[in-house]
Amino acid sequence: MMKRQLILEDGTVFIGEGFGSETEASGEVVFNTGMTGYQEILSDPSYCGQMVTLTYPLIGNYGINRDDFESIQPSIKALIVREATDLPSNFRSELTIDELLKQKGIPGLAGIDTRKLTRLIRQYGTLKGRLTAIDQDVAKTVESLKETQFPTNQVMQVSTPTPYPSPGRGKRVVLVDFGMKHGILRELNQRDCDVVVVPYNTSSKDILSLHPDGIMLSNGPGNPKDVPEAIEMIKEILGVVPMFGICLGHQLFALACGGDTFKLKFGHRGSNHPVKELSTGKVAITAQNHGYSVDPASIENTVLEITHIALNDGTIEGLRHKEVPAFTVQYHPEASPGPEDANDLFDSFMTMMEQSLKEDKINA
Ligand SMILES: NC(=O)CC[C@H](N)C(=O)O
Repeated sequence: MMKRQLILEDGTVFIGEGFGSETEASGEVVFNTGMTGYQEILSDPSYCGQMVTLTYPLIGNYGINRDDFESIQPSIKALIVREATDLPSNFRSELTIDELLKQKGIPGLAGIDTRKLTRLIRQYGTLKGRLTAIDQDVAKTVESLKETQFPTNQVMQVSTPTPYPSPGRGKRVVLVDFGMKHGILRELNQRDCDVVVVPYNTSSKDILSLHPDGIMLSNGPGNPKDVPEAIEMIKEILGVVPMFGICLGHQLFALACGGDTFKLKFGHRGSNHPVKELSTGKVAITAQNHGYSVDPASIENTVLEITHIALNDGTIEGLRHKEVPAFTVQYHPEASPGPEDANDLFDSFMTMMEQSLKEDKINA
């Protein structure tokens, strides 16, 4: 294996062994604390532009299989691990993690102290980094990293360029793809929804011309403020058709309703984040992956109500519109990877569509 280095903008250098592709990569370095689920994590489009380090020390144990991808083309910039195994053991395994990353052109770094890296990110906040050859000059790289402005068009990079159907016989749902995890589509299809997946910048007029029973706003990468066209679309659709949003979809919904978002110091990324539902006091263990959050002060004078909070840091995890059928969550009810405690939110969305159809009939 070839020695490679991870250089951070604060000048810290981690030297380890390269695996996967030998390309150079720069991005925001973030950590995920899940003990399993590396295949879903590396293929979650919300990580577009980011270099992900996993705190669980042994990665690749159960290999890579056909079924657990959350997108066709993974968009993480790099994967940073303590140890990447060459000897996976699982009946579903088809590839090693090294083979997958080589196939997809994604570089990996193994053999570094991922605990030290994670503690650094927790202390300083998310850092810019570059994974590069061992002979690259550190001082020059740090200087260039400090000046680097990463692109702000991640959603455009991962959203579908054209609409496509995922047919069913039930409710018609327009799923706006900001970098959708396959898990969301899987949940809707399981409920027999007749789904049309549309690009992130589809207008409200084009969405409504599909005669949807409900609109689903997907997860996605980057800052929600980088997608102003979606915020406008949401404003125009609110109250016309029931709406359910996840993660980036939740943040865009908050912005459309007059709220504000801010960047968290190091984000929430893992598979065991406790979330409390305020109306019942019930706690769900949830999968999370986000770097931004909705500012509680900003929603005080809006039509929104906080429905869920994170028990680790008290940040907002769920919102509901007080006047029209629309609710959103910051976490991932589709799991993939992680617990399915919050899976029933998809059933709540189904019920909301059902009720709205009944009311339409009564008012007709
Ligand atoms: N998973 C997501 O949709 C993430 C939303 C947003 N990109 C964030 O980091 O907060």
